[in-house]
Amino acid sequence: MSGTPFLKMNGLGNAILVVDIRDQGRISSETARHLAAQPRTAFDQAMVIAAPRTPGTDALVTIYNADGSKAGACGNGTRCVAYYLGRETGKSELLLETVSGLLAVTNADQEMITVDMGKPRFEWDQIPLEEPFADTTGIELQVGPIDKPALHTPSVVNVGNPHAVFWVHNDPDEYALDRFGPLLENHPIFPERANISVAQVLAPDRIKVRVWERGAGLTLACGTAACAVAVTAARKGLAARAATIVLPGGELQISWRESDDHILMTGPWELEHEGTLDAELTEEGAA
Ligand SMILES: N[C@H](CCC[C@H](N)C(=O)O)C(=O)O
Repeated sequence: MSGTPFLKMNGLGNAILVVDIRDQGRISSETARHLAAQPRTAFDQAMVIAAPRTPGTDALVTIYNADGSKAGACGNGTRCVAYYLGRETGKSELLLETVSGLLAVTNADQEMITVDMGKPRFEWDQIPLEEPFADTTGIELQVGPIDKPALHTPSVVNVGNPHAVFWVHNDPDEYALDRFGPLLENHPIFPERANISVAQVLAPDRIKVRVWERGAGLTLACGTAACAVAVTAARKGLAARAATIVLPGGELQISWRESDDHILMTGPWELEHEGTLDAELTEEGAA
């Protein structure tokens, strides 16, 4: 087969393009932006699979947002990569490497895949924030009128990428995230920008979330945001360490393991179509 293999997939409606460049091909930020704009390959995130760099790992994965920027982690995309490599190798356990570290996958051959997303980081300079905050369970930040802020005092965390979680009592659907999202994503307090969530605790083990993603905008689901919401809720005492996160595209199970502080994310994947990138990767295509 010639050309660079790709799979158009989604995780709970979060549009994922898996691209396999182990044999040939190369994806730059410009190419990623170009692919995101083509109907056949449109994505929120592209997961680019290269040959393993570290012994014992199965692949090196580079993650692009639709705007061509790189991301350190993508939960929904990781399950899609796991499906593809599990299908190829028949292995149910995989170890994937990203710029943010190693991700252990279990049940790669199943309909529900579990990814060990590693440990959350809560220090202000790990998020990162522009200035020191001792307490990152709620930082000084708000949008809306000063006397009645619509969204304020978010919890912040890095789960391989930066997240801010705004807690609300009303339905997250009532908030104009399309308007506030871009302002908050690009707020100077976040030198590397941030993914922005609005979260409503429905029960101690169930939280409803909408997400404005850094570099991609409103998406139907975001796996790392689900992790960010679950751990910050547990840290604030709003929820248990295991919770169902309800996103517009469906549900993810998140469990923050006590023994080693790791976050486990379990959810589905869906394959839409697959093929090879030919025209898309020619110089004209990528221009
Ligand atoms: N959709 C993703 C997150 C993509 C990362 C991203 N938007 C960023 O950190 O720049 C997920 O399922 O976790």
